[in-house]
Amino acid sequence: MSQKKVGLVGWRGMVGSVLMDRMQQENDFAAIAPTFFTTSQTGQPAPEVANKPAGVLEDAYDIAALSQQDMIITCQGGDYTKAVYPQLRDSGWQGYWIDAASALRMADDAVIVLDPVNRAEIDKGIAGGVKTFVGGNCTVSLMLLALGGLFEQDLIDWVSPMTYQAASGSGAKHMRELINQMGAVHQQVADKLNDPASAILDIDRQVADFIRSSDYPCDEFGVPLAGSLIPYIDSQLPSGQSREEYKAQAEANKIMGTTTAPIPIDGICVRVGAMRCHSQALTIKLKKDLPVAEIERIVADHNEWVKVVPNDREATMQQLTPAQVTGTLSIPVGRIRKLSMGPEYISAFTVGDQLLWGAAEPLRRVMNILLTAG
Ligand SMILES: NC(=O)C1=CN([C@@H]2O[C@H](COP(=O)(O)OP(=O)(O)OC[C@H]3O[C@@H](n4cnc5c(N)ncnc54)[C@H](OP(=O)(O)O)[C@@H]3O)[C@@H](O)[C@H]2O)C=CC1
Ligand SMILES: N[C@@H](CC(=O)OP(=O)(O)O)C(=O)O
Repeated sequence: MSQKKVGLVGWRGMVGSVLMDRMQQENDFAAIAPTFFTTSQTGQPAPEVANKPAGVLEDAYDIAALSQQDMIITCQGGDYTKAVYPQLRDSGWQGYWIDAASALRMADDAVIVLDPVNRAEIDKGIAGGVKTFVGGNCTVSLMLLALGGLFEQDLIDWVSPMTYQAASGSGAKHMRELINQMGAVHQQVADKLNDPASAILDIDRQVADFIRSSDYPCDEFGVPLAGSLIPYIDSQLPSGQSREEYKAQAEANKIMGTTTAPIPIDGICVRVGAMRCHSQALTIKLKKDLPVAEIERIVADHNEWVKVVPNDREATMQQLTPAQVTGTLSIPVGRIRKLSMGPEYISAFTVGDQLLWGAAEPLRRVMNILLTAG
């Protein structure tokens, strides 16, 4: 039987590169006939994968070339999706479209994919003829993987996630800028730092002056991140929420198939100086009073990536940090304890790599699900 033709768009960007790495690690390319597309390098050599003839890059705006594909996976971004997807569907193309961008997520004919949480929704979509599968927002996917057991058993009344989101969520240039900011701050006071006799308040004043000055490099973020934080992510909405905050409830309930009686999920999203792991402090109101040990068991049993970290200082400091989780598929959840508001109120803290489970991993997994669905 001939292999399915899969077109890859956006494969050399940051999300796309993480996707390519994972597909190579898992030998996904052995099962498909890939074609690589580009918006800027048509005709240049395509990457060689799984010892297949590489060929050349095709034009990602060529509707006829895209139409040859059984499936298209794009990490190119929302502008590309908005420009190409309607033309491709209008041309009569019936293939599967798998997308990292948010543009189509809330469309009625699209399923948001996170198969450890919503395999049943994905299967229902495939059986019902859905052809468009979109990865969820990173904070939403990471929260659902962390709390999947509690959601699955309908134990959650509401959740308030307060996020600590990494620079990578804004893109590659922002990650570079964060590092430049760190270096620039250090450079300002390097001499004084090397002098044990220098006064810390002098150092602090000099750092603060620099962070507020026009010499501080912040063209991408617009305001300082290193040495500061930014309590607003994405655009402003009339509700008072940022768009990132709006996505929590809207996308999570769509993913779980609970839109008719949505679970309230709302909090404040904050950009911090981490590189590529998003963290979230969660306040959860349970529907009933459960012992912490049982909550931990339910959380831990949900999927193979979630890992309960005991609410213990040393374990938390060693295991529940972006530094520890970065570059892995692990979803640690810790700081689970009862809050003083009452026995149904619990806290939790979770960390996840926003480029892996937050972006690339759900895409390659749904590709494989669709390949086996025929
Ligand atoms: N960053 C994130 O956290 C997340 C992003 N997404 C979605 O994915 C989209 C893409 O994000 P991201 O991967 O961060 O975007 P990038 O800016 O890293 O890549 C986007 C495209 O830029 C082009 N490009 C131009 N110059 C270069 C270069 N020097 N190196 C690599 N690529 C280059 C490539 O297209 P070409 O080869 O055609 O020139 C590439 O596919 C976003 O717009 C968003 O919709 C989704 C979830 C998370
Ligand atoms: N907005 C996310 C990253 C992202 O790309 O989200 P979305 O896929 O929902 O646009 C962040 O800044 O951390």
